[in-house]
Amino acid sequence: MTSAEDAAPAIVFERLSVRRGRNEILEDISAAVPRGGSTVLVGPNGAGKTTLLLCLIGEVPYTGRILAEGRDGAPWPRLGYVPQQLQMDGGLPLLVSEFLSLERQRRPLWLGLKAGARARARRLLDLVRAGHLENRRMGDLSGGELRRVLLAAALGHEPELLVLDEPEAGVDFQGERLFWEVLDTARREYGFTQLMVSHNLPLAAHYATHVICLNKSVRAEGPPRTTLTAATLLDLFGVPIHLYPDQCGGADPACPQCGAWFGPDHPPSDHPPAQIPGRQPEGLKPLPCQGCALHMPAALPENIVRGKSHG
Ligand SMILES: Nc1ncnc2c1ncn2[C@@H]1O[C@H](COP(=O)(O)OP(=O)(O)OP(=O)(O)O)[C@@H](O)[C@H]1O
Repeated sequence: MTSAEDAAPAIVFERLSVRRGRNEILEDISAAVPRGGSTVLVGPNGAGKTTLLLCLIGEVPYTGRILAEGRDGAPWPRLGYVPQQLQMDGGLPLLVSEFLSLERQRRPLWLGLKAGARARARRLLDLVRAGHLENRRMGDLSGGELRRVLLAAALGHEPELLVLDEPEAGVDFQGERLFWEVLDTARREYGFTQLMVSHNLPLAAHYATHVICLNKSVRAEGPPRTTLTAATLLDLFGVPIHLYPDQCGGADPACPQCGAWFGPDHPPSDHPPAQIPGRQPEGLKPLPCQGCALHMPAALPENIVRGKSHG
């Protein structure tokens, strides 16, 4: 068990169901979101992940209960929300710093931002390593830049619970990796609880402290290493996915995902032996890891971490 697993729950879903007409979207969901942890919600398209988040933020009616701290009457955590999409008029003449100050600015924006508001916006942008975006127009931002700004806006609420719906979708791999890194650093620094939907299984395996596997009902829940197993992922997605090479065995003959043991006909002879822990099934040869959660490089290059990758 990780320390996040040991933590008291920030949120508990208790026998939650959602029905739209004849369509049962979520069935009898019981799951916990550990306080201070990074919980990632994974599952195929249409599994009900967004719907569960919308229940949590009060946008979709449900039966069952959602309990703060897992008990009746506990105070509801201050919420930050990063949506899956934000429809924005590309021609809107609104600067990033102004967008981040909208809620607090009482005087008209055309009079300019007060020094305090500008400093706050800069602080928030620095937090998501996007200080260089301060004077850019919202409508000019790339998808990855916009998502960083939305994260800055959510962090501006000083959330106790930060809810994110595929915030890194459509961002290139480096940008996505950076997004998770920024989020992880902010969570550790400010101690909020994070609940995020993501389709990036290797990054979820790398950064999550807790995982909920969802496909209408909860299929598995727990720390990523014991939850994102090949068997669970096969059940969820209908295809074999191996995130942890040492969990692949002779029963899983071909795993291009992590370079697990291949059948005798498959491995090209010029591959060097793999550094994969675990037992090598008799008659099968190892292949090197081709990029799994465990083999992800530990650090991002400095220029990317500092937010210079987008010019
Ligand atoms: N307002 C609605 N009325 C009827 N059905 C809906 C409504 N909203 C969502 N659904 C259905 O509920 C199911 C779950 O949708 P949801 O958006 O929660 O899935 P998801 O897991 O977030 O999917 P994705 O990974 O594609 O974003 C889908 O089949 C969807 O069509």
